[in-house]
Amino acid sequence: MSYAAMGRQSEIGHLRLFDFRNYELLDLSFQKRFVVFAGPNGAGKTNLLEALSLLSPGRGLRRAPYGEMARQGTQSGFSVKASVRIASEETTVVTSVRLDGEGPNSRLVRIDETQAKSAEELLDIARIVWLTPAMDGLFTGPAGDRRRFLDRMVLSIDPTHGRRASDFERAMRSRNKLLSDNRIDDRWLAGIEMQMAELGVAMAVARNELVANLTNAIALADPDLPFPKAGLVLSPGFEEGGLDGPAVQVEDRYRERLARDRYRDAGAGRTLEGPHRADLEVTHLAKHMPAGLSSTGEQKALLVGLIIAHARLTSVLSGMAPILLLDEIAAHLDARRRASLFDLVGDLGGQTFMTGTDESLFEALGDRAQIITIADGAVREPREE
Ligand SMILES: Nc1ncnc2c1ncn2[C@@H]1O[C@H](COP(=O)(O)OP(=O)(O)OP(=O)(O)O)[C@@H](O)[C@H]1O
Repeated sequence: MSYAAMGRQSEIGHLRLFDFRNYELLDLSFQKRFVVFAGPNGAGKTNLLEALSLLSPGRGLRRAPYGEMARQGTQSGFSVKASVRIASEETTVVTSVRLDGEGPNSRLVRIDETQAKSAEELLDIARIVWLTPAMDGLFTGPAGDRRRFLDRMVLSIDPTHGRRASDFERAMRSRNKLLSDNRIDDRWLAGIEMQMAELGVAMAVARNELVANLTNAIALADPDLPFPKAGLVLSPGFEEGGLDGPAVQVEDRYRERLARDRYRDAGAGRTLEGPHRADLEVTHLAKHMPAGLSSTGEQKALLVGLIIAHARLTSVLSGMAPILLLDEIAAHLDARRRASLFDLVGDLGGQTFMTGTDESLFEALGDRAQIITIADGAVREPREE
């Protein structure tokens, strides 16, 4: 079944980079739903995916500072411009960063001729999901990486999640600062803690909902697929009662504990309870084993299964088939898994960009793919297979 029919589908038709990473000026046109960037190590393949990832909120798939993304030696910053077709209408998105004497500042996002009020507006244009080799250690690495992974998954379904999370962070930083300055001002702190409780519980509820929906999506997936099913358990980061009960009660309990624990938190130098302490526990369902104990290949396959389930969920819930950016995906999968991945992704109905050093790994795509060959930061004419 194709999910494309369920809603709006965005496709990037054209990409123009200016002073971005190792590209001084680059123009690319995409004609097919599968696009493969092929070329040797260091050619600039991941840089292209990173540029595409900037068409979504946040700092892109490397989470790099903007100053690092501007081509070395340039003084003026960079720009990434894309033409996106949405339901047969053409929209132009420009995301740019100007570097000046003050250092790299925030980026400007323009959609058609209008400057976006916030980067979240990009979610009206496209939902972009990525999988990179840097995520290989997700199950064994720090909880913060899993929280970010979870939050990106929530964001691609619920565009308000990013604002909620950054407002919570800001409120928590103000509380930590007041406590570390020993300014136990009851009224001031109570206001901040009320805000933290509202935002923090809303964040936790949104994460919880995502995990529940994703669990259902995984349960519905074909058991014969070569990607093992993942079990997901969210520890929301709240003590005493967790997320039990109606949201207002959870908020009240959390707010009361924040007030009670001011001296403890002042001593620790940080807030010890809240959604910033959440973690996502992932298990290999068939093996009844924590994902972190699976082999490297199994972990990759679990991650692919999760991304596909999430992409499908995004299609169904947001009505937009996500654009997938899969960095060096083919090298880690055997031929059967590769062919299955291509079919699954094709079935999602969105556009998919992949990278690889070896073109032959994408043979199973046949004429479904546009292969673009890159060497030393230059791109050969895109050729159609
Ligand atoms: N700001 C920058 N200015 C100029 N060049 C840069 C900048 N940042 C990174 N590079 C260079 O871009 C080149 C391409 O990097 P990229 O990660 O895209 O390679 P890749 O083709 O994905 O390689 P691999 O197959 O090894 O992953 C690297 O040689 C890197 O040093």
